[in-house]
Amino acid sequence: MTEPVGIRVEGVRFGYPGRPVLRGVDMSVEPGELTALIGLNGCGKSTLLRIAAGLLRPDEGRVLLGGDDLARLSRRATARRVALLHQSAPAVPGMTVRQLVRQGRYAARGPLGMLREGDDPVVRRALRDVGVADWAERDVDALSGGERQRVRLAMALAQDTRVLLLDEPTTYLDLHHQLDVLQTVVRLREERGLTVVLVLHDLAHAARFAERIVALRDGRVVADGPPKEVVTPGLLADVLRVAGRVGQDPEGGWPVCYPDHPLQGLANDNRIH
Ligand SMILES: Nc1ncnc2c1ncn2[C@@H]1O[C@H](COP(=O)(O)OP(=O)(O)OP(=O)(O)O)[C@@H](O)[C@H]1O
Repeated sequence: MTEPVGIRVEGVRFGYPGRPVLRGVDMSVEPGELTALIGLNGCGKSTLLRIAAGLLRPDEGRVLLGGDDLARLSRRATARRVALLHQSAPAVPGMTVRQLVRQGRYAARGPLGMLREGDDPVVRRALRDVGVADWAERDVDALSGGERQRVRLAMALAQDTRVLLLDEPTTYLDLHHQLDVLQTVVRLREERGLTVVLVLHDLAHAARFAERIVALRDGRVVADGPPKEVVTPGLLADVLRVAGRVGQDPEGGWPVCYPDHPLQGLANDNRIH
């Protein structure tokens, strides 16, 4: 197993035209840590992951992967270090699951765009990791939303990077497969020394599976720490705009939330400019 790699986000500011999103984000993820990123819709979680994956350049600040400044790395060098599962992975009509997952190997391609020897085992392993090997020859178009989501995860794993950024990896999944995917991520993190950041809307999952929770609001990090310290009624109110109680799982010890009702005033509070 290779040494895990840490991520440092330093003073990152970013906006889309007319829409400031990140207003000075500092976040440090230790090598091998599993961090959950939480916050309201539109607060900038996906944008932050895209910046950490090198797909967007920050207007200010920088991202370091294992000490390397992303701004100094080529597209291919970045793709060898960090993989992003995002919500809109491309699928060409008629593409099979195996073909889509092979797209995750693009960072390893040689100068002529050919897959190098040894790539297929990585693709096969990625298909197995998320339990989709039996569908390898199926058309991606013919998969359900949840099935496609697992294939997207396999595609990210096929990139075979030490840093994995997962944007809502449990979207579309039934409860069985949500837990299955999260446990798979935990297992792979341990087995392969991965550093993982995942965006989760389900605070129960974040509290149970993550070692660390980072909460975004108004374009800044407003809470950062282990679930037991961070998950409080104040976090529910201030970050997720719900009133609720927080207890503790009697067996696992992790925080358990009992959300009650949405708090008013979201439209104003979520407006950051
Ligand atoms: N390509 C884009 N062009 C312009 N604005 C964008 C673009 N992508 C996102 N935005 C805006 O930037 C803000 C942050 O979006 P982002 O997708 O990062 O939020 P998020 O926290 O991931 O939201 P969600 O929980 O809904 O997925 C939103 O207001 C969104 O409308």
